Amino acid sequence: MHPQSSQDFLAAFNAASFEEAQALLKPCVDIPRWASEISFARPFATPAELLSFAELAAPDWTEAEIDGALAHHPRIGEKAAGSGSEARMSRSEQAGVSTAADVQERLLAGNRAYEERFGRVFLIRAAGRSAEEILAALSERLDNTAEDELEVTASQLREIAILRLEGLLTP
Ligand SMILES: NC(=O)NC1=NC(=O)NC1=O
Repeated sequence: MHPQSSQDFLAAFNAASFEEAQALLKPCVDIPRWASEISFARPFATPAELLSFAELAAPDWTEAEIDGALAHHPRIGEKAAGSGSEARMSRSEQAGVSTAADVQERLLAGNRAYEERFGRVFLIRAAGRSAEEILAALSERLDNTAEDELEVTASQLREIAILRLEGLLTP
């Protein structure tokens, strides 16, 4: 099923079985509670209605949900391999990140420092951001407490999920 327009995606999403609807949402973020709440709330009359519901669905993602979803997010600077929609989305989101050797080295060091401190992948909404902006955010966030940083990570994960859902609705 490859809908060609936002109405197509919306129509297909509304008409899908519960399981299919959840599967359609999975590339946005792999948090079943989020996908279930949205799938239960169908039908949506407009793309905007679906997006605003999705922004608020399944509030307060747990650390376990976040870490489960992060398994699907390549590090910043790593080009996602594979042909799936998640890998394709990740590659386009990271398209603005320079692949220059010096930038890649700084990203590698930053990701490593972040992972040593917080025990999970550094996650940021990469779309529209340059490597310099991402590196600046990374170093700032290294000073966060673990608790604050989990909140920041959750908000970035949700932002990416909504951007991906928008992308599905407006291919
Ligand atoms: N580690 C990451 O932040 N990964 C990503 N950020 C995005 O916006 N897309 C990704 O794959």
